[in-house]
Formats: sequence, C-alpha cells, structure tokens
Amino acid sequence: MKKQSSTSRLFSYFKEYKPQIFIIIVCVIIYTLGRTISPFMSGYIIDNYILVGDLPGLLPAVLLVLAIFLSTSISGLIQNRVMIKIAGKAIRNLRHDLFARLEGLSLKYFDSVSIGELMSRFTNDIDNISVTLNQSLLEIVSSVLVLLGILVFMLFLNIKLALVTIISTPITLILSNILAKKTRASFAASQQKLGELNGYIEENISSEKVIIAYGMQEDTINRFSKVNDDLVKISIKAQTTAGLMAPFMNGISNINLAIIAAYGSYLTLHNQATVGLVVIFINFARQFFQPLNQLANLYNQIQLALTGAERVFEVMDEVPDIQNSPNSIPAEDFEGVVDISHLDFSYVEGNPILKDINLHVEKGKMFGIIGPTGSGKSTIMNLLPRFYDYQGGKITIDNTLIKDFKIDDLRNRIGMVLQDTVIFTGTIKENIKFGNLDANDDDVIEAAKAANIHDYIMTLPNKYETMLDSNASALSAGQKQLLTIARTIISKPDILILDEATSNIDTRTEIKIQEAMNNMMRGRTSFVIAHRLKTILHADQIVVLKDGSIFEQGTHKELLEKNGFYAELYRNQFSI
Ligand SMILES: Nc1ncnc2c1ncn2[C@@H]1O[C@H](COP(=O)(O)OP(=O)(O)OP(=O)(O)O)[C@@H](O)[C@H]1O
Repeated sequence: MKKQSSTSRLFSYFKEYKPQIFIIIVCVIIYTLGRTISPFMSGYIIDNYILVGDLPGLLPAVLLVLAIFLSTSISGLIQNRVMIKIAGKAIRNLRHDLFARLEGLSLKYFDSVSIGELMSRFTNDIDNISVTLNQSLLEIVSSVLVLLGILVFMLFLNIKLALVTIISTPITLILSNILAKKTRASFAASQQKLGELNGYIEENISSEKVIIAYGMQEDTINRFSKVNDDLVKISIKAQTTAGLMAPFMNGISNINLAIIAAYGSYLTLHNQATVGLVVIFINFARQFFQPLNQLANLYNQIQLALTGAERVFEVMDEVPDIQNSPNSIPAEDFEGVVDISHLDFSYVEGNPILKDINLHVEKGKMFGIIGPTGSGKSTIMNLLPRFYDYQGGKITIDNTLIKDFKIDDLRNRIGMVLQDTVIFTGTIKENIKFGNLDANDDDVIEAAKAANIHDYIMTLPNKYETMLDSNASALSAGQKQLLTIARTIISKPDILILDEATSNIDTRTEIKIQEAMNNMMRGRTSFVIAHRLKTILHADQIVVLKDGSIFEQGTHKELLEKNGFYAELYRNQFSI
C-alpha cells in the first residue's frame, strides 16, 4: 500500500510534461506494434511466399519487414531521448523538494538522524530512482504492452498453440511474486545499512583531526570494517535472492519453447497447423518470454528504486514540529523587552533540562548568563528563536508570546554569534552578506569595520573577494569569529545572543572580539553566555544557572556581596 503510494507520488513528478509524455506514448505504441508484428512476419513470409514459390511477391514483403524494423528502432530511439530529458527534470525537482523539505525541518529532526544517513537519500536513493526512470521505465511499459499485444495475436491465430504458450505464465507470476516479496525486505535492509555506513564515514571524516590526535585510526578502521561487513552480508542476501529471478525465468522460457516445438510438430504432422504457423508461435513464445525476462532482469533495479522512493518520501513526509500558526503576526522590529516566566523544557520527554526559569530583560540591556557546563545556558537561548519549543511556562518579546510571531520574522530580529563559527564556501563578502542578502558593498565594509576585521581583509590579495571554503583555512579561529560578528551586525538584529567562544584565542584577537561585540551590543537587548567572567562584569544583570535552574541573579556587585557561587568563580578566575 505504502509502496504504491510512493510510486504514484513519483509519477506525479511527470505531470507537467504532458506533451513529451504524449510523444512517448505514440512512440511506445509504434515500438510495441513493431515488436508484436515482426515475429508474425517471418512465418507469414514462409507460408505465403517461400513455400508456394511466390518470389515476385517476396521483395515487397521483405521491404515491409524492413520498414517495420526501421520504424520500431526509430520510435525506440525517440522515446528514450525524450524520456531521458523529462526523467532528468523530474529527478531535479524531486531533489529540490527533498532539499527544501530538509531546510524546513526543525533542529529536533536533525538531532535524531545522522548526516550520512540523510546524504544517502540524496545520493544512493535518488540515483537508484534516476537509473530506473532513465533506463528501465520505458522497458517495463513496452514489455507489458508487447506481452498483451502478443497474447491477443496468439489467441487470434491459434487458440490451442496460444494456450500451450501461456500455460506456464501463472506459475511464473506466482513464483516471481514470492521471490519479489523476499527480495524487497532485503533491499530495504541493505539501503538502511548503506545509510548507516555513510553516517559512519561522514562522522569520521569530519572528526579526522581528533582521530589522528588520539591515534585511533586502527580502532576506527575496525569499527568501519564491522559496518562494512554487515552491509556486504545484507547486500549479498538481497542480490542473491533477486539474482534467482533471471535464471528462473530463463529456465521456464526454455522448457516452454521445447513444449511448443513438440506440440507444433505434432499439429503439423496431423495437418492441423502449417510450418509457418509453428515458426510464428516459436517466435511469439520468445517474444512473449522476452518481456517477462526483461521484467525479471529489471526487477532488482525496480526494487532499489521503489525502496529509494519510499526513503525519499519518508523524509518529505516529516512534518516540521515548529510551524507558524494561522494567526501568526509579522514582526518588523522589536523594542527588545524579553520576559521568561516559569519556563520548563526538555529535549527528551522525562528528562527536564530547564526548570521554572524566570527572567525579565529590559530594552537595550545586557544580560549575562553563566553556569557550569551542561547547566542549560545554550538551551535557554535555543528557545528564544524557537529552534525548539518549550513545554511549560512562557516567553514573550514586547509582551507578545514568541509563538505568535511569524517564525522567519522572529529569527530575523534575533542575531546570534555562536561558539561554532560557520563559514560557507564563497567569498568573504558573500559570507558577510549571508546575514542580509539586500546589503550593498558599503554595508559589508561598514559591518566588517564594526567587527574589527576590515583591516585584516584589506591585507589579503583579493580583499573582500577572497574565496573561503567551509574550513576557511585562510582564517584563524578568532578571525572566523570576527567574520561571523560582521555577518550578525549586517543583519541589524534587535536582540542579540552571543555565545562566547571557548577556544583559545590570543589576547590581541580577544580584545578585538570584545570590542566588536561591544559595538554590536550598543543599544540592543543582548544575552551573553560567558565562560570568562571578564566578558560580563558590566552586564546589567547576571544570572547563574545550575542544573537547569536559576541559582543566583543580580548585578556583578550584588552577586559579589552575596558571596555565593558567582563570588567564588570570580575569585578563582581573577586570582589566576
Ligand atoms: N539537542 C539535544 N538533545 C538532547 N539533549 C541535549 C541537546 N542539547 C543539549 N542537551 C543536553 O541539555 C543539557 C544542557 O545543555 P546546554 O548545551 O544548554 O548546556 P550549557 O550550559 O550551554 O553547556 P556548555 O557550557 O558546555 O555549552 C545538557 O545535559 C545536554 O546534554
């Protein structure tokens, strides 16, 4: 049932190519007629021209056969060319829809799948669909049509011989159906294993530095071999079961030919059939089993494509858990008053991460958040732009629930500089403009100046046009941080979330980053997650989180006077 719906969804990608499909249908009809008539022609020529010695009539008959062969080949050629074009476009649209769906999903989904597993839907699964659409689909259609055409022709010519020819078909269909069911399950399992293998490769390549540093190469290879072996076992099982299909079909087809030849000879000897008719039926039997054989040979490919389609549509059917409500209101700009009250949140049900958090942040004020690792600092900030939705309590901005704003507007008004700096493949200018695609070159320079990175960019031979890749090896960790600050500045947010980088950055760059952050925070409501207290000494309010709850709150001065966790942390950091 599910497989069928995947198939019809796949075909819906061809809806917009009606004229091309019309051309294909015409060609398929000519092609099918050609393949159905040609076996008949040789027997017809034997009985009506060769055996009766009508040589003058032979030439036009042979020319007719040639014409049939030629039009069959030409229509085959045209149908393939047109099909390749529209299949290519359909695959492009399918890939686009899959990518667009992924872009619309929330972080919760990405927490639950590996990147490699997702990548294999774009590569293996879509490739399998593509190969089937390009190479197998028309074969399947014309095979089925030829099968039906030949059946009608045979019944029309001689019912007895026709019945002998098709007698083995039901057995063939039943047995192939049993094989099909077995193979399908093995193919699905092998595709899943392949996704797992891709996930493993992706994880290891992206962590290569750590693997080398810890000398874990051998262990990594051993674990890879285990997944690789599992994949091979499952694939061999799938291919072996599927591989039974073709020899099985061939065997039945050959037995059938022998039966027709024997029965045909018997009828000829008893003057119930001509030699030509028996030749026609032997040809028909071959032609009849050829499409069945073809279907069997294409079987593996079809199974892979159907499993691929299922896996692709499975991702497309994911419903984003965070969506606009029908009454979502636009947010052009925020004043920046943020209220968090009685907030409860867990990533996984039953494992609370934030418990009864209450915060009030005034417009334009700076709010520092500190706490031990894992205390929930980043989690609070994940909730503000709705990367995840909270389960209890509420968050409002300017007295409106964040759930009531249009999600894009909400996120556009909140700027983030995260610990992990992300650089995209493109020029420095493009990387900064990622924050605001409408910005012009002057805006880019202004943002880079405010982020303290302009002077460095000007020392590069290609300046703002310098190409970066996702590793951005041309930039140091600190410079990458400055670049992402420029990207945030250019987006002109009303509320800022700054997650201080923990990586070691030299003092000069640290000062530059601090200055850039200060430039950015001026006049904006800002949340700063700090690992070094130095960053937030002047914050208007500081909150200390511990195990997902607020432990202490106040200004730097008030917290020192309390002489609690913050005061101890302060003494530790500054005595060093
Ligand atoms: N996507 C996630 N899925 C499940 N649990 C998560 C997820 N992200 C974080 N957690 C868990 O939530 C808790 C709080 O994590 P969070 O990242 O908010 O801590 P943090 O205070 O910012 O830590 P750090 O200072 O190390 O960055 C941790 O126990 C963490 O394991």
